[in-house]
Amino acid sequence: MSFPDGHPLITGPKTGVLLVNLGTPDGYDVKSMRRYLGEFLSDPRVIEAPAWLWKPILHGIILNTRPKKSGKAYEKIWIRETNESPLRFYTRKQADSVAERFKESGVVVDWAMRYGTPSIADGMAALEEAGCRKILVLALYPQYSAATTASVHDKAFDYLKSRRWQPAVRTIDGFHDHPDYIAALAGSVRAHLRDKPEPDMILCSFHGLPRENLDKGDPYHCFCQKTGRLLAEALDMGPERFRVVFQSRFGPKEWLQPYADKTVEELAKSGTKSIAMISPGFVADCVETLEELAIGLQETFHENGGESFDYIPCLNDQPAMVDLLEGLIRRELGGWVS
Ligand SMILES: C=CC1=C(C)c2cc3[nH]c(cc4nc(cc5[nH]c(cc1n2)c(C)c5CCC(=O)O)C(CCC(=O)O)=C4C)c(C)c3C=C
Ligand SMILES: [Fe+2]
Ligand SMILES: [Fe+2]
Repeated sequence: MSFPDGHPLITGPKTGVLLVNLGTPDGYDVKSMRRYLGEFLSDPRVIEAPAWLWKPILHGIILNTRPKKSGKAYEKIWIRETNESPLRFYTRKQADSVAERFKESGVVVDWAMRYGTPSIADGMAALEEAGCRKILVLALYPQYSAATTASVHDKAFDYLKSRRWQPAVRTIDGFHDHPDYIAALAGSVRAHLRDKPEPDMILCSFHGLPRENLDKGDPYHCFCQKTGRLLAEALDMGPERFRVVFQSRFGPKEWLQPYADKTVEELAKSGTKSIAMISPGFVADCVETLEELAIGLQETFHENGGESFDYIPCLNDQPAMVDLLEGLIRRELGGWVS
């Protein structure tokens, strides 16, 4: 087909999928950490305080102290071979595996990060350049929250604001109770604990959120509880052996309770000898799971008298995770792709 000179490019009507996770620094040096944390913590979906109050705290205190401290945490879990964080490593692997499943149907699959690189705008632009006129944005958070899922969607729609000829866009608001997700988690727990003595307690740890977000109507807390309940049922475990906790508190305010660190300490002090920890809110291992749980809380448990601590990895690029993503995408592309 030929167009008159200067005519905008008219591309083929393909369908694209953009997998998006939270984001991660490009390096664990202070400069990269500051850039990443600066972008992350300037998002009003993450910090809901008024800008006049928050900006001086962020630029005057947090960005002068946290980059160094958090950089040390990232350094412990950095993947040297590919020089990237685990979150980026596993997100790319997930996208590659999902792309393989859609090769036949011509669906283009790419990935992006809400903060840092590759950006959502670059990911959307790449899909458009590949000829996609229909795009599914899949935020990789099983439990919807405004701080995560809505923020991804905001950013995708910000990109659309810059487009004269916008593609059609769909989003997906979570999958906290999807049967394949629960089955994948249960399978992962069973596989990890096979051939090991049964732990006294399984702690199911979700990233926290300020308590006031729940009071304002954010459903995240309820979705975490539901995932926890369904997983406990799938494992046939009662509350005496399975508990939901919340990790990664940030700032001085109250966050969702019970806190993971306090619970681990109390369990160890009151005689629990073995625990296994799973973190179903993260579909890919990251600093919050590998450093905070697998290293930090393991130390807390042992320091307080616990004996055996087992960290169960995230679903990452396990086949069950790829199956789950493929199924979600096929469902959400209904009417777009046969
Ligand atoms: C899975 C859901 C997540 C929710 C909900 C969430 C809320 C939330 N997070 C912060 C502050 C920080 N989070 C940080 C890291 C981080 N957070 C998530 C996911 C959720 N956050 C992930 C997957 C990661 C890891 C990224 C990686 O590169 O591995 C960090 C950075 C690390 C650190 O400095 O501790 C901060 C800061 C807030 C304030 C918040 C809710 C309002
Ligand atoms: Fe976070
Ligand atoms: Fe953390």
